[in-house]
Amino acid sequence: MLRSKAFNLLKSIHLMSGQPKLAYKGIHPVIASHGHRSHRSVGYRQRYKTGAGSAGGRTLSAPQTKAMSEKELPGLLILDIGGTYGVQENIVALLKKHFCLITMKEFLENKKEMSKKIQSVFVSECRPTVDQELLESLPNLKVIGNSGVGVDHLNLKMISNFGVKVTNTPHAVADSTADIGMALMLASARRLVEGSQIAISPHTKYFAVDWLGVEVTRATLGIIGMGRIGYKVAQRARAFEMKILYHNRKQRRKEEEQAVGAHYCEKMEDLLQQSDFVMLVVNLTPENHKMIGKKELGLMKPTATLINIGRGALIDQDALVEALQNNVIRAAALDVTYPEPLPRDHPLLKLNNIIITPHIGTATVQAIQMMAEEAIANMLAVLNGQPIPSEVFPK
Ligand SMILES: O=CC(=O)O
Repeated sequence: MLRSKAFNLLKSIHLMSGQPKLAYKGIHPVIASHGHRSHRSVGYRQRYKTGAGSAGGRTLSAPQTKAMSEKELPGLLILDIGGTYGVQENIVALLKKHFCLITMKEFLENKKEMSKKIQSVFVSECRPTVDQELLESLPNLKVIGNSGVGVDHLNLKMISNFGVKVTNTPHAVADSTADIGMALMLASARRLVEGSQIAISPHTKYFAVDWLGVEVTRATLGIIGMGRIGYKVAQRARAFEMKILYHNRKQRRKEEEQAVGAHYCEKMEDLLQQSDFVMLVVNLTPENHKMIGKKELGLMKPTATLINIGRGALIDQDALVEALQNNVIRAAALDVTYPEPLPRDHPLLKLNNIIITPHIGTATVQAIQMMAEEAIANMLAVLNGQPIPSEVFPK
């Protein structure tokens, strides 16, 4: 999934004078003037490397945006603005520079007219999805721009049967998601949430804990999924002098291995048996659904911690409840569950050897901005008939 030098492709994105500026390393923004106003398009010249080394680069040429008034801009359907599933205001402003935005409410109120205009749909990760009914009512739809890397909420085969492309944002999410993996590992190891509760409790008279944490430094980290995010985790883990093991189901990553001093475990079982921390960093597919179940948990050390920053359904949650209740493993730290949120009476919520965060891997000011930029670049590339930076294909 992840390649090393290409990891550095997307470096930073800034808004200058209210105009988006792509400032990724290796992606040069193309500024298109649009009559009375200067409009910065998400055109770019991007050099892709196919591996951690320098070999295999290819150059993609920039999609150009023609001068257009707001109404002439391609129609983009967004689910909503603000609220739980909505797009944030600053991202709305960014999208508006390139698209004529149509909210779901506007679409439903005036389906006949709006359906002809809509050429793209902007989808936030794991939010209510694009179904057959919607696809049938959008005859001019060309692309679904997913803001996020995981596309398990989209039926890729069905979408492709409508001749619609799907894109995602693997570069933009990598740092923030790797950070949340490290944050969960450290928080669980040092029992930060419990510690915080003691520190802020009105009943606390003096500071003393009757438990101890474990150290991350020099421990063994097993990364399941050495892709773009997994590699970023490994880079961070190096700074903690961790021994890094990894398992990829399909492909060994020799260059990344060497770059971070990681050891490849051909069998996931070996990684599970040896690791102090096991981190799941894979996309959800039909093949890896519940890949960590009773048997796998049983292989882990009783002192080990399971961290999940992929998708909730990678873990058999009933088996995890049992393992945590019976101290088969030390603890779990999950940024993702199935479903999200868990029902309030779910047994996982009653345990004290678990940390659960509400799927906040990419919930940073920077990541949200970069994801929107990457999604815009993808969608414009499709609409302009240019090479698409990050297209996702049905298996
Ligand atoms: O969950 C986050 C993503 O899919 O990018």
